[in-house]
Amino acid sequence: RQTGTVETDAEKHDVEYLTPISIGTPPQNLIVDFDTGSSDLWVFSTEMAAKDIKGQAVYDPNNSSTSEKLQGSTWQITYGDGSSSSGDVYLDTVTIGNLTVPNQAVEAATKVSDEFTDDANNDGLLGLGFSSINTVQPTPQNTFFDNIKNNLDAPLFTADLKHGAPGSYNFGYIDPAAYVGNISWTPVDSSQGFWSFTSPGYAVGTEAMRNHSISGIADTGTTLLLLPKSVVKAYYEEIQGAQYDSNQGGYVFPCSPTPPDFVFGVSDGIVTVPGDMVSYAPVDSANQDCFGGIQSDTGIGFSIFGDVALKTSFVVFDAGGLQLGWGAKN
Ligand SMILES: O=C(NNC1=NCCC1)c1ccc(Br)cc1
Repeated sequence: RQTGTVETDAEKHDVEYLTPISIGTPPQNLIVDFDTGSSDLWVFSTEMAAKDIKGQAVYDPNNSSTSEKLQGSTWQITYGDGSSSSGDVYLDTVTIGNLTVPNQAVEAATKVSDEFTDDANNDGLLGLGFSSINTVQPTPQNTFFDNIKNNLDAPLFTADLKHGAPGSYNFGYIDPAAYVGNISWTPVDSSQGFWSFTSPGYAVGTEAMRNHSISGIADTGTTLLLLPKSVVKAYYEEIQGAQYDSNQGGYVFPCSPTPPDFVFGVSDGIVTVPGDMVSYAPVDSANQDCFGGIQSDTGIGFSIFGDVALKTSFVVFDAGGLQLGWGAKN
């Protein structure tokens, strides 16, 4: 971000994290949401109806000398928040930083739901989940990471998301300058296509850790930290005036004083979500109530360690060791 530009409300509350990529020849530059909770690389495209495009950059396969249509292939995806998109598929060159995959499946959207049309800043998604849940039919395609991981020094990537500031994704190496102390490692179960792990327990504020396993996924594409109802209830019981607000669809509480920290275990270590990151966003300019960054995972089947949890740490997604590493940020 250049100095002097105004921070948008979305940026103020870390709603999503967007990263530049290049597609095709000559390179077409788009800015997309890197999403460890899904495994499709799809982009706004010239194949969409004009009414569904509101400010986004689009991929034009006809303007790329290296694009090749994957005849007969289609895709359709629906995300956990109900948003969705669909389209057809091209193979083309994709570059992220100094890394290039020559024949990456680029899923060109023909249709997107309103959530995507109304998000002018986001030109698509780049899935960093496991390729087993890629939605391309009849033949599922590999993610960018799967296509490049054997050419990296190590088959891993790291996410260093920040609060109200640009973060970084690195591929193939762990930057020792990005974290302090030891990284806590925990095994990943990739059988559902996600970066799933089980936290052994949690604590509210300075209380003792409670032995309560929490199984969930590390999902950069989900904004909040979605946990079991019992855990969420125990957390908000510690905040004066906190209550479930059906209008807002979640727990709301007075923005001040700062709520207690939320701590969860990762193997032998702990991750602390500072209280000031839990008061996610004011519900309206009038009263001083805040929508909580910790909400219930009811109906999903497991918990989601979204950006509210991930931005506290330097996180290593290690496909070689099938493990997640959580380090304290430098
Ligand atoms: O959709 C998911 N993650 N990514 C994104 N959300 C919104 C746009 C991108 C998601 C993944 C797994 C589970 Br379980 C719940 C939600």
